[in-house]
Amino acid sequence: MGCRGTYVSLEIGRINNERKIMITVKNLGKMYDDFVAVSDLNFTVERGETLCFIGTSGCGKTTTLKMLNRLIEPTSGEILLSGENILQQNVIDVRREMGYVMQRGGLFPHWTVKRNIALVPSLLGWPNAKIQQRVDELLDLVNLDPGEYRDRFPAQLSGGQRQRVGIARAFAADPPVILMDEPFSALDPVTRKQLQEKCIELKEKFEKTILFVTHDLEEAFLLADKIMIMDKGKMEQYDTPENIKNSPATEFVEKFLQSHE
Ligand SMILES: Nc1ncnc2c1ncn2[C@@H]1O[C@H](COP(=O)(O)OP(=O)(O)OP(=O)(O)O)[C@@H](O)[C@H]1O
Repeated sequence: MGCRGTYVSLEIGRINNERKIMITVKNLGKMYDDFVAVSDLNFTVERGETLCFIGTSGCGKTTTLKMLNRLIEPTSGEILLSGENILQQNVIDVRREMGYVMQRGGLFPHWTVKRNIALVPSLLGWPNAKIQQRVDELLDLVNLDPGEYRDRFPAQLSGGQRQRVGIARAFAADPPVILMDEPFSALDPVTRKQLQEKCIELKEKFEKTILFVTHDLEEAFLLADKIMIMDKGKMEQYDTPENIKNSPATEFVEKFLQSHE
């Protein structure tokens, strides 16, 4: 292959690679007055990957997740979603691209299941019939019988059912990215396992890019394609579960793994 052929194939490789990258974070930081909550994060996430953030309490996991959909505004750095800088976009447009699952579901208590799930489609002005159809489809997807559950209020659901509704709500308008902040932490081990499996099933079926905060290393190893281990607002290691297990990058990571054995 001549020089030009090599150049063209390298260029095609670069473009294909860029297409695969869903999120690029550059020098991201958050300060509260003098306190550094998150400092100088740099990473990329490919389309369809699951990234788990894990680390000591207060290390900046939730702050990082919330900066990604601008629930918290960064003090420095850039966040690119499919190559576009989200800090220069309308916040509503950014949130439309990223479903968000909170701890304990985060459902509006005075809204029915149906209205909770329909939140984003309603904001987007979908016709009523399409919303009703989507709500039922999503309830089916998370294994809740629509006839039985769509008109209930969150207080009439178990913790696991509330989380299922929270997941359905995040998927409602079919966003490419789903952010999850310790979504299963308050659940019993059996329900937790069921929802972890559901999460894997949905991710594979719909090719979602998922960013996930957890305290549970076992959960991170189960769900993640990449794990970011953080301490005091900084990234200690960002790698595949395999590489983290076999080659801890820092003394902190080594101790962190040992403390979870
Ligand atoms: N509004 C705020 N003002 C000042 N400091 C804050 C604020 N929000 C968070 N912090 C601090 O920033 C740091 C990171 O918080 P963050 O919630 O991101 O931690 P985390 O890793 O998610 O912790 P946990 O695992 O305990 O939930 C903490 O030390 C926290 O006290």
